[in-house]
Amino acid sequence: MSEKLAVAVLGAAGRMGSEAVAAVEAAEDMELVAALGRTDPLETLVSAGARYVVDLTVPDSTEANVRFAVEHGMHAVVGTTGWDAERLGRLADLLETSPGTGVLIAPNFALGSVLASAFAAKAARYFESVELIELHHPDKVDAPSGTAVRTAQLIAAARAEAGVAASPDATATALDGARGAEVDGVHVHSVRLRGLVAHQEVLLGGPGEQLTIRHDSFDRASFMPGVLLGLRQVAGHPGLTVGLDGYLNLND
Ligand SMILES: NC(=O)C1=CN([C@@H]2O[C@H](COP(=O)(O)OP(=O)(O)OC[C@H]3O[C@@H](n4cnc5c(N)ncnc54)[C@H](OP(=O)(O)O)[C@@H]3O)[C@@H](O)[C@H]2O)C=CC1
Ligand SMILES: O=C(O)C1=N[C@H](C(=O)O)C[C@H](O)C1
Repeated sequence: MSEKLAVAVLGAAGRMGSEAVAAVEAAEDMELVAALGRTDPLETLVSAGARYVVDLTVPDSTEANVRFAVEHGMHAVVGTTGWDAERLGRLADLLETSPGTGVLIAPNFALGSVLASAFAAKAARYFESVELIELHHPDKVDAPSGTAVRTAQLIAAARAEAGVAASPDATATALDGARGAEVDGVHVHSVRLRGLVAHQEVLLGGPGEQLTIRHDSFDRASFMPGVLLGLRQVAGHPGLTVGLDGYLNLND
């Protein structure tokens, strides 16, 4: 067997991080060399010999973590939310100074979710109206979810390319938030409810019909095949990749 991937997990005590630690430990082709929390120094990544970093922390920490990894030639697989266009731009610039290094920013690691977003983008040009509902556990700190933002962006880009008009909406008066957040012109509604994990519905409406594309993560185990896939492929994709779909041949 070839050399094992030396992997460090950041955010290791968190809901996702603890799952990732277990998944990496169980993977025969990987070795967990570090599992860090908020108070652990990033220099530990270097002394532990990490070549791959999984970031599952918080939006406030993730950019500094990933910059440190790239500056030290480590590949990074990132599930943390908060990567807006400005942050992505800075990261792309940094990666130009480290041409052999790969970073995957994956708003969602669940393969079903990635497929659902791709299907929604494909369908979006054929329907007059489209809105999103994302539903998560109430301990989530950001809204809308990173997955919803990404899905809305993909939908908006597909509709723009096809020349589809904005979804009709006659709302003339509304309470603040009643129509949700707008991401690239797509309305996104966020539900936070005890008992939920991570769920999303894309509602597509046309005269007399509706198509609903729904994905449910009932357990964080759903994210782990994508985390491992990302780790196995990130070195083969130098530079910045946004979305696990970048590693899947969805058009085959
Ligand atoms: N891409 C995907 O498929 C998925 C992405 N996510 C995203 O992953 C992120 C984590 O989610 P979740 O696990 O639920 O959140 P948690 O709050 O459970 O975990 C985050 C962990 O990161 C730790 N942390 C904070 N800052 C640092 C730091 N600088 N270095 C190391 N560890 C740090 C926190 O420690 P402390 O508690 O001490 O602050 C906490 O243990 C979120 O952005 C979430 O949206 C979640 C699920 C799936
Ligand atoms: O915080 C979560 O739980 C999740 N975060 C990611 C997001 O914001 O899209 C992925 C998944 O939805 C779970």
